[in-house]
Amino acid sequence: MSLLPVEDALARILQAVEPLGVEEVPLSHAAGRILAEPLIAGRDQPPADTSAMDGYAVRGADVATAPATLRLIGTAPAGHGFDGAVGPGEAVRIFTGAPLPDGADTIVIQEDTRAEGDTVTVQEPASAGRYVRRAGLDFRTGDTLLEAGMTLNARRIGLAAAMNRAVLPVRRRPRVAIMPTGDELVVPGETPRADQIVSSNNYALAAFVERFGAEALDLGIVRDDLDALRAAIARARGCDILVTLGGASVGDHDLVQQALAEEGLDLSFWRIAMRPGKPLMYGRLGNLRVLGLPGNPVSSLVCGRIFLKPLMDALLGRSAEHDRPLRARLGRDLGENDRRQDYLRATLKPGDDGYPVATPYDRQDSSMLGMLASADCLVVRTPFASPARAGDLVDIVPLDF
Ligand SMILES: Nc1nc2c(c(=O)[nH]1)N[C@H]1C(S)=C(S)[C@@H](COP(=O)(O)OP(=O)(O)OC[C@H]3O[C@@H](n4cnc5c(N)ncnc54)[C@H](O)[C@@H]3O)O[C@H]1N2
Ligand code: MOO
Ligand SMILES: [Mg+2]
Repeated sequence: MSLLPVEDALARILQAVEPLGVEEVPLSHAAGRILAEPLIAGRDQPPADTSAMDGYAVRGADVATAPATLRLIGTAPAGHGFDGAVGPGEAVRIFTGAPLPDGADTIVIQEDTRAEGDTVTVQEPASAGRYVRRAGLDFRTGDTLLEAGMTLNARRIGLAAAMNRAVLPVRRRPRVAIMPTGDELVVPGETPRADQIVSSNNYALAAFVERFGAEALDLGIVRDDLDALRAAIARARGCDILVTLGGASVGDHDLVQQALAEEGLDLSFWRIAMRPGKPLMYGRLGNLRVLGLPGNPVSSLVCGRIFLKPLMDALLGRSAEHDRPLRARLGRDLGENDRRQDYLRATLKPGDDGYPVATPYDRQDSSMLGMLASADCLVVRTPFASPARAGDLVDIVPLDF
């Protein structure tokens, strides 16, 4: 039986994916969303020359030498600019954030002065232009400050607010229906019989989907029964992606693909050269993209990371700004690999030459969620890789979810 290589599977999934539509969100709901258009400054920041300190606005020529006694002609707190102009021998009391009065070009900090009645004596010489923030220091009208495809985070939301943008254009979040399947499954909190399993995959995948900026719709446990599966598939219509969990292999009770076929699935591929994740399936039901993940909990999540995340990213128009390839040094020897690309659960420790050290666990069974939860990364082993030695450089995928 031939198995599709991982890269080919990913290419087929990502073929002709266009970003979803644009919607507007207020700043308070923008965290984690993907910017749909570049944000261009429509103003200068700061809008005028402003004082960076509490002190006195003066003419630089008057304070080149000290002491210098100047006449106080007014006050400029932040938000209240001084209307007049500072002439030779004059000073305005000023506070951090206030606009620089006309005529003044320098701020003397108050620690370097002594005020007496309507005069102030500058006790230390100051260089012209000191402690003045020039208009446009931060950004200027017409500057492109944020690019389409960027993920909005605290820093970027702050910048957008400073640009005077109350609402931001973002991509609609993909709606991802999650369909756990299996006669053996019970929801967490029940008392399972000895032949039952607590369903974990749907909760893991829902958290995963939300973590990467999409919206999860858990369809609830579906029995290994064609009618039940078809009814659940029908409930996913209107979503962007349907992720089925389990029932993907060749067993008599693995009926997911048959149910999808009866609903009209246009199958793209089934079975890939990957471990974990061999029985992965992908196809389309009209506009609904259907990703069939294997039921083993580690397989579901690892395949989610390798295939579902890039698909969600493409629908979100997310730029690859943080997706640089990561490498580490192997913490132990590995034998040669077979025809499946392997994703080994591994711990990461700091190394002594700039690369971290990734040490794969001895056991790699795709049912072992405990190990996945404590791992830091996946070590990628290409098909038919020759034996590797401790210290060799390997590609890793961070487990940041
Ligand atoms: N004869 C063959 N058997 C199997 C093959 C094969 O090539 N030939 N492939 C194996 C591989 S690899 C995988 S992976 C699994 C995939 O199985 P399915 O996708 O059909 O998944 P199930 O049979 O439904 O379940 C597998 C396993 O996972 C547990 N499971 C399922 N759903 C959940 C859930 N929501 N939460 C927690 N655990 C879940 C289930 O109880 C099973 O233990 O097939 C191999 N077999
Ligand atoms: O590919 Mo399965 O995912 O080995 O366990
Ligand atoms: Mg099965």
